[in-house]
Amino acid sequence: MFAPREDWEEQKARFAVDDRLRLPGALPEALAEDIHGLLSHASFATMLARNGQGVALGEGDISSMTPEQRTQLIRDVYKDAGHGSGFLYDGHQLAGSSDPAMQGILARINAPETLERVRELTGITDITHADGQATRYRGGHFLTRHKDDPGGQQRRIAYVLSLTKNWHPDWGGLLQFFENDGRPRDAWAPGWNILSMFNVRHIHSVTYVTPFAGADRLSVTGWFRAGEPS
Ligand SMILES: O=C(O)CCC(=O)C(=O)O
Ligand SMILES: [Fe+2]
Repeated sequence: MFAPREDWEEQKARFAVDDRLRLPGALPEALAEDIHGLLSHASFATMLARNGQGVALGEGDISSMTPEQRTQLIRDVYKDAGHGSGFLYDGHQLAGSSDPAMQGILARINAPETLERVRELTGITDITHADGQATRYRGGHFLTRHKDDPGGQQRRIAYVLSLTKNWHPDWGGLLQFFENDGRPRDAWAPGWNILSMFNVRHIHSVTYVTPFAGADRLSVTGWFRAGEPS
């Protein structure tokens, strides 16, 4: 999956500093364009947290709601988010997608040479596979501060393949990192063909995408994991 490059040793050293790496020019340009094309035309469900529960709502689910139900839904999402736990974005799970081309993206990420490169880069030798979903953040979308290490899933490295052209940082949607005590650290803006990878111990969020965002924030995101695919 990766574009050929000469600087893998340097990237490995950069990852080792803080178990994080932002890799520009990650994919061959034509592949990045292909995946971008798929994401631009894909169908998405609305992923949200309501009363502490993750929910995926299809287009039909939302259009069959009354305006009052929709208002209540957003109120519920904001209630959780206001307490520091919530999300709202468009997602499309790649595994089991009804679109074989979307499944094909996951197959590329799971190509043996890609996984070998990630093991080499991160020094995490027990990575066996990756899961993945396409995500689209539009105005009003967000993902509050969290860590990606629920028990039992053997997640090792979180990845975000950012496929967003001409993003203005004022539009939000920043991948924001935090100290363990909640103080904000640095933030990585969406960009074109950039693969962000970080150890799941890092606390992070996706900041609120402003109503005046002039583009969709498109990514393929998931985790490199150990163990058997589930
Ligand atoms: O889209 C991103 O930048 C990060 C997504 C994320 O943190 C997650 O899905 O857990
Ligand atoms: Fe995350």
